[in-house]
Parts: sequence; structure tokens; C-alpha cells
Amino acid sequence: MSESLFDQASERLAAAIVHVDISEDAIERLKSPKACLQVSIPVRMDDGTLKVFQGYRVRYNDLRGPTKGGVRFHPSVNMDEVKSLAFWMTFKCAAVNLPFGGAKGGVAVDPKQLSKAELERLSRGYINAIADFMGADVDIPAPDVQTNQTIMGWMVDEYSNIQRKLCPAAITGKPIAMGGSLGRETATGLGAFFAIETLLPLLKMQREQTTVAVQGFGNVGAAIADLLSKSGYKVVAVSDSKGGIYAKQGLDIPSIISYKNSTKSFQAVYCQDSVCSIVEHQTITNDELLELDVDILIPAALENQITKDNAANIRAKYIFEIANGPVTPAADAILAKRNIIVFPDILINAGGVTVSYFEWVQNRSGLYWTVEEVNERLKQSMVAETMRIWQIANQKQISVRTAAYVHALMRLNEVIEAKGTRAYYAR
Ligand SMILES: NC(=O)c1ccc[n+]([C@@H]2O[C@H](COP(=O)([O-])OP(=O)(O)OC[C@H]3O[C@@H](n4cnc5c(N)ncnc54)[C@H](OP(=O)(O)O)[C@@H]3O)[C@@H](O)[C@H]2O)c1
Ligand SMILES: N[C@@H](CCC(=O)O)C(=O)O
Repeated sequence: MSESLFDQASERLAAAIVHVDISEDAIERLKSPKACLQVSIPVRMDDGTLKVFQGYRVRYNDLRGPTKGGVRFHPSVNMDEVKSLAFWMTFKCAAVNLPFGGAKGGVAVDPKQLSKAELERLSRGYINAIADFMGADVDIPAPDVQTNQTIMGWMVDEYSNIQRKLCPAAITGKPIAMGGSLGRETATGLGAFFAIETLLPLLKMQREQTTVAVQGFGNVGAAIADLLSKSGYKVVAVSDSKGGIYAKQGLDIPSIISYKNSTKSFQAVYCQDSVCSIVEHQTITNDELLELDVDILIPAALENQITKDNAANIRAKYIFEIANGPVTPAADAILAKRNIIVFPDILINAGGVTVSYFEWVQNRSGLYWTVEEVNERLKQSMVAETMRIWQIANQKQISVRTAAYVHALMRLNEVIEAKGTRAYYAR
């Protein structure tokens, strides 16, 4: 039987615990989620029929604070995936020292097939179904794949209606007009950018000589491609779910973003005279993008992209995981043998949840920050945690991924020790 995504996620824990002085009881506690909820969401479709969608919310662990994590709308969402994503959120929040535990949610749906009104009814229906499971001090949803600010706005409005009071801190990634934070939409890309910039001199690389390929051109993929190309890196390839484009001399990312926003696809991006200058380029598949000869490969789409089947063909020197779980443990082993360094998701994509934390703090205090304040605090956190994890990897001679888990486990262990045996039992 093939390994489940959660089995793969759990292997990360097993690899790290041998490097941390942590009790057997604590490890046992961290191996399973606190609570898993599956709900049926009935939605009236525009044609009058009723469709029932399956929704999920997993609260993995709340030792360090209320559970936190996004909501994904995608046809492949299932309990195994949501549980794995909630596990990663637990270690991510600890790795960057946020006072949160980990959670995740999702609905098995192709949102591209829904009208705007159907999407709103589904989003509100999801919150209705999980309302007793969430709250500003309990569990705080946010955006993830194919969910966005607009959807978070509907969700927080629905939750506030159910509670009969405004509850802005119950959901992050909201529209600014509803208490969202400046800087949240670009935070994941910017956080990854700060981590890359911190590591670049340590890896003895220079921006202008660094080629980059980015898989996935949504909220986070487009943001990192834009930030890197504006800072002088040569972004030579990008892709979306339908395929990608490659240009040896580098791509014009701002015009690709406006083209993608207007057409929802990359096809023939450089053939539109009205959109951008004609640049020699070729179309490539997502598999080809992953195997390009570049300095930095950034998977920013879905999990399980680099596996034992293609790890031997990867030619990038460094992989920065912005997607959650894009490299499997079996691929990690092959990449390590080939001296390809993987900078892990629980560090590299932590900028999004970090600014979600800032949003939650602003909602609770009622004092709102400028975008400069938000980005400066994000920078301080990403630089400090990246440096610390890099030091642990070098001191212990372990992979950067294992170092990130060790760093997170040490913080989780502190709270376990502080709470005593009480930490092992559900509230
Ligand atoms: N949003 C956040 O705050 C956040 C924070 C941390 C981590 N992440 C993680 O980052 C990843 C992307 O999230 P997102 O928010 O950017 O989602 P998104 O806005 O929905 O974008 C996803 C992108 O991936 C593309 N894609 C989908 N399936 C693909 C495939 N099989 N091959 C190649 N590309 C594919 C999509 O193509 P189309 O454009 O054609 O649909 C889209 O461009 C996820 O792993 C998510 O968990 C997100
Ligand atoms: N979905 C994002 C953001 C979560 C949040 O902001 O709570 C992640 O995977 O980190």
C-alpha cells in the first residue's frame, strides 16, 4: 500500500526527534491531531438544484495557542491532505515563534466551475458548518489554495452573523475594509523573499547571476516571481495548472501577471502585442519546469511535485518550498545524495501566517499598522528564524528541513514542560 500524505508528514517528525531532548509522552502527543471534523455543506446552485459538498477542518495541536491555518478549495481535498497540512501548520507556527497551534481546512470542490453567487453560498455554508469548532481564541481560518480575500470577507461576515457581534479576529486574510492587515496578500511571497535574501550571501550567490524557475502562479507564486525579478534575479520560467513558459534571457514578470489576471492562463503570453514586448520563449510542461537547469527552483503550487520518480532529474542547486509539502521524504533522500539543498516549507512559506498573526493582533488591539511596519516586522522575524535554522543545520550537520523541525520541536517542548502532564490531555 502506498504511503499516505500524513505518513509522509510524520516522517519529518521521526527524523527530527532523535536530535531533541524530548519526552516519549510529548512525542506521542504530537503524533496525532487533536480533533478532525468532516461536514456536509448543502449549497443551492444557480439552476435551482441542491449540491452537497464535503468540508473538513482539522485542529492538529493547540499547545502554543489557538490553532491557525488556511482553507483550501480544490477537487482533491480530503481528510488525509487536511490533516497533513494542519500538522505542517503546527510546526510552521512553532518554527517562527507565533503563539499559535496548527490547523487546516478545505472543501472538495472545483471553484472554477462555480458562479460568484454559488461560491459565496459555499463559503458561508462552510463557516456555518464549522462555527462551533472555530473562534478568535480557538481556531482561526485564513486563505490557501483557491481561496482569497473576498472569500475570507464572506466567511468572517457569516461567522459574525452567527455570533451576533463583529468578530474580525476570528478569520485572517480579510479585505482591509473588514479589518484585514495591509501587506497580508503579498506576505507569503515577501517572507520567502526575505529568507532567500538572507541565505544568498551564505550560499555565495549574487542576484544578477541567479536563475530561478517558479511552479505555480497564484497568490504566492506570482508574488515571489515578481519580487525576485524586480530585485535583479533572472526568473526564466513560470507555470500554472495548464503549463509553463521558459525564456533563457529571463521573463517579463509584471506583464505576465497582468496577462494572467486578464486571461486566467499563460497560453501565448508573448504573442499578444498589446500586452508586452515580443520575447523569444518556449512553452514547457510543469514536469519540464521542475527539471530545468536553474540555480533556484521554487515549487509554489501543490504537494507531491518532486518525488522518487523525478528527484534524480532535478538540476536546480537549491529548492525553496513555498508550497506546502512539494517534496516527498523519498525525494529528499535522493536530492541530499545529489547535494541539492531543500529549504523547507515550514520556514520558507511562513510569511503568510506571520502576517495573519499581525492581523489578529491588530484586530484584538484595535490599533492598525502601516504597511511599512508590517513588512519590517515580517523581515525581522524571517531573517532571525532563517539564520537560526541555518545555524542548527550546520551545528548538527543535518538537513535544513530537519533543523527547522528541531527548532520547532524545542519550542513545543518548552510549553509541554511548562504545562507538565496536563499538556497531554485534551481540554
Ligand atoms: N495563500 C497563502 O497565504 C499561502 C501561505 C503559505 C503557503 N501557501 C501554499 O502555497 C501553495 C500555493 O498557494 P496559493 O495561495 O498561491 O494558491 P493559488 O492562489 O490558488 O495558486 C495556485 C497556483 O498553482 C497552480 N497550480 C495548480 N495546480 C497545479 C499543478 N498541478 N501544476 C502546476 N501549477 C498548478 C494554479 O494554476 P491556475 O492559475 O491555472 O489555477 C495557480 O497558479 C499551496 O501549497 C499553499 O498551501 C499559501
Ligand atoms: N494557508 C497559509 C496561511 C495560513 C494562515 O495565514 O493562517 C499557510 O499554509 O501557511
